[in-house]
Amino acid sequence: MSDTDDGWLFVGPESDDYECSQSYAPGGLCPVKLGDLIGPGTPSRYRIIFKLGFGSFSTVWLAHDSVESRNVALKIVQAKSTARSQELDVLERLRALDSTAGQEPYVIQLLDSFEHTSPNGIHQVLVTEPVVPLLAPYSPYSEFQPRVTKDVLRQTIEGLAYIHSRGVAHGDLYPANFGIAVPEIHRFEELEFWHQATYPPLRPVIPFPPHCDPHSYPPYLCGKLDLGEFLGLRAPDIIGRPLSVRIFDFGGAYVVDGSAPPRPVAPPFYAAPEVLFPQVILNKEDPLWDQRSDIWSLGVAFHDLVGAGGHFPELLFDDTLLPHYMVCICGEVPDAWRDHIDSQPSPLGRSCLAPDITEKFWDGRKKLFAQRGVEDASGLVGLMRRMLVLDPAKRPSAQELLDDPYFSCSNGTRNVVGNIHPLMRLPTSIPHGEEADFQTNSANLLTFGSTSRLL
Ligand SMILES: Nc1ncnc2c1ncn2[C@@H]1O[C@H](COP(=O)(O)OP(=O)(O)OP(=O)(O)O)[C@@H](O)[C@H]1O
Repeated sequence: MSDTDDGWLFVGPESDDYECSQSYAPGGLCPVKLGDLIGPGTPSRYRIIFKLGFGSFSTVWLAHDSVESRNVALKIVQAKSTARSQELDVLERLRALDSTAGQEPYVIQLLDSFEHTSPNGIHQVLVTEPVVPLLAPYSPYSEFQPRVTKDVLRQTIEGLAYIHSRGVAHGDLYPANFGIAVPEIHRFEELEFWHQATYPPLRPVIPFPPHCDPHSYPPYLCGKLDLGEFLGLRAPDIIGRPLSVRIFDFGGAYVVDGSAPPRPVAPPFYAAPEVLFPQVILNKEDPLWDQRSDIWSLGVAFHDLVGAGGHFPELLFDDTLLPHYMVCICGEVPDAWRDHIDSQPSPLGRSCLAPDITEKFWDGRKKLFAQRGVEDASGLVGLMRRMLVLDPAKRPSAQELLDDPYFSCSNGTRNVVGNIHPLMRLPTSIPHGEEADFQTNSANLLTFGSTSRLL
């Protein structure tokens, strides 16, 4: 199957695995081929093995570090974002130089950084440990399904407390930016990753416009390596071992030092009210935000992390309705919001300020968490209610949250890799294609497919 898009030819099926080929232009992404050597030294220190992912500003590659004989992740930032990116400064601040007295920081660690010049410009390259996303799309072929327990939630708060203690606000805390440390990755050699690929992941790029500089784009786009699937199959001893969280993607983070914060990048569902309302309702692009905004985002992300789907209804396509939901779950309305709330029809079917609406909402959540097998559902609701407060000044700090009663007792459930939550368990026959996608995601879809399940 082939398709054209503004004069570019793509060969292969539609897929989210590939970055947009038009991002390969002056100022844009760095053209990379498998086997390329980049970085300092002669020969260059890092050899590209496979693509791990891509974001709005970068591509991320698994590479072999020939100096330390280990496998690393290289985040190669697009040229036009390199000059203004604060990510390197932030990651340097978050380096745990003294290993914080033997404790893990639960934050991705910077191993190296350098600049790389391509025909598209100068690219910042950040070298970190490779991680597997905590909520990786679960592969039906792999046993690598991390069990998210109270302990994992605690690690995320400890990580956030560490970030905040270094004067940094993350600004993009949503489920995709939580990962798991996988030191097992160092055992494998380049060819073993290649042998794992069950389909040809390379897609030729053929530009039609005659003005395209052939050096600006790679000869092909590379599909993503599913590290969770790879490790589940190739390192079965990983299953059942303790799990250690890594917060990553500091591309939207900044050092809170009194200067204006960068433009917030958190997806609207996870954005704190002080970000969402000015951005979505007042059309102000640069609202003020800081560490307290992270507390809100993490509270929302907990909902996904415990396997209960999104906190707000998935089918809510209109972000301007989010303030009504925020008022409903918090049981209060800020003065500055009142005109908006009063003038818009409530998406909840009744006033978002109805007297019993907040308690009913949280009772529903308690039942939902209990159904999903979440440990101490009432305790988790209590913790989330402390985090989801409209006024940022009234939110507890991450450090204070560590003393929450939710963390004082545990039923002993261990946070391990590969202990599949019963509701996440996939059918024994292996589904393919669209069927596989539907079944993989069905837990979330069924839970939050309609507004009526919210209350
Ligand atoms: N250390 C890592 N190990 C494994 N995969 C990674 C790592 N860092 C990033 N990735 C993958 O690459 C993707 C893009 O990375 P990241 O989110 O940091 O980029 P970004 O350009 O800042 O994107 P955005 O802000 O749009 O999310 C991630 O979603 C993840 O799948």
